[in-house]
Amino acid sequence: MEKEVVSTAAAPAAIGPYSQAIKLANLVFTSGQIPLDPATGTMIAGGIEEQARRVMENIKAVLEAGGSSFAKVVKTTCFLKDMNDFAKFNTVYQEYFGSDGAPARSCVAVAELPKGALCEVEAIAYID
Ligand SMILES: C=C(N)C(=O)O
Repeated sequence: MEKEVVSTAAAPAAIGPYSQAIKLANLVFTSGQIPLDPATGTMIAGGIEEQARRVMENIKAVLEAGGSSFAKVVKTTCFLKDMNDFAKFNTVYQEYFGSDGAPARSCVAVAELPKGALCEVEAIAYID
């Protein structure tokens, strides 16, 4: 079995030694996305809602580059800088996944995220 690197200009370039995603068989494993503008590689302006939306758009672009989509996500991991942002983050997250049949998820607060981000999301999805 061969792994395949996923790379797209529609999502931010990696800021460290990782790939945007890796495909293995019919699965896509995305790296964590932070709210970087894909065009500039810089952090977007705004609070948790704007950042969450940018993160989800970045994840969408990586999934699509890997031949998958939000509809095929089975698991996400969400990292928040501040658990007080949980409700606002969930509101944006739900716009993308809905609540019926939403993927399995873990959501944790962490001490710090790269580039001072307020949130980061990674996903595992299938391809059919
Ligand atoms: C942004 C990342 N996914 C990282 O630094 O690993």
